[in-house]
Amino acid sequence: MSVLDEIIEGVRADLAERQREVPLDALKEKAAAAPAPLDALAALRGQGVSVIAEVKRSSPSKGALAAIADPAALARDYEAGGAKVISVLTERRRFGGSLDDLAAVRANVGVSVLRKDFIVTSYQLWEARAHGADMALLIVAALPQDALVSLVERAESIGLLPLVEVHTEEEAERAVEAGAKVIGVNARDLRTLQVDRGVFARVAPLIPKDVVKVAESGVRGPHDLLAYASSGADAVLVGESLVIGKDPRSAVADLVAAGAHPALRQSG
Ligand SMILES: O=P(O)(O)OC[C@@H](O)[C@@H](O)c1c[nH]c2ccccc12
Repeated sequence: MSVLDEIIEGVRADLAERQREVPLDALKEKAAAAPAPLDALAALRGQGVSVIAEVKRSSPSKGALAAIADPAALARDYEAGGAKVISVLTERRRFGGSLDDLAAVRANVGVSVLRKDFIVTSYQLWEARAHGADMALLIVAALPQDALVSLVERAESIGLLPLVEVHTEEEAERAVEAGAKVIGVNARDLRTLQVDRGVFARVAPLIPKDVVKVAESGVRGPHDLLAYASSGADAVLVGESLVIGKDPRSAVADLVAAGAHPALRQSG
């Protein structure tokens, strides 16, 4: 069994428990009362390379990364540094996240918020919206094509912008086929946890020009952002290097500054 399969098994068990506690109708009512979704697509399409900064306590590859006692305070630092979207890991078993983290971040920032989890049913999309998310991650490797297509449609109908994650050329074709407006290319293979920063440059050419391209994982600093930018990234998604650093606000600000004029910086 791959790491991805193992994670999804745990996600399904936790999900079954939540579904017993909160019926779908109650969740839909909560979603209706949530603040209206922000236009994350416009934010990501803004000038330069956008930074998506992630609230991430642990990872299956590294274990504990940072305690993060106050995820809302970290998210405020990210926003102050210029992040366009805050990603909040809500998976509990391997990443140490929760829907409470998502709600706390939503209540404390004015930028778009992404629910980062292993979404396999529309119930999780309603949960995302009910806790104030504007975006939700859909991982192609975790979903058969018919499920991917229906979750993309359902997310949009709920007011969530899906970030559709791929790791291979074939998955990129499936994401495009499913109508994704934002596609993330994860440098990390979720089946082996290996990071290969070269994946973005290989996969990005298969993604149409009008689709927002996000380079995910492995960004250690401005140098990696610029490398991704030169391969066509419109945004980068950064977790580990921000949560382990001393000053997340200035780390984000450094990335944002590097992404502000990528063309200039590449030639200079
Ligand atoms: O911590 P990093 O290497 O900066 O990576 C962030 C993000 O890309 C990573 O957390 C991630 C990308 N896709 C995922 C899917 C599920 C869980 C986590 C992820």
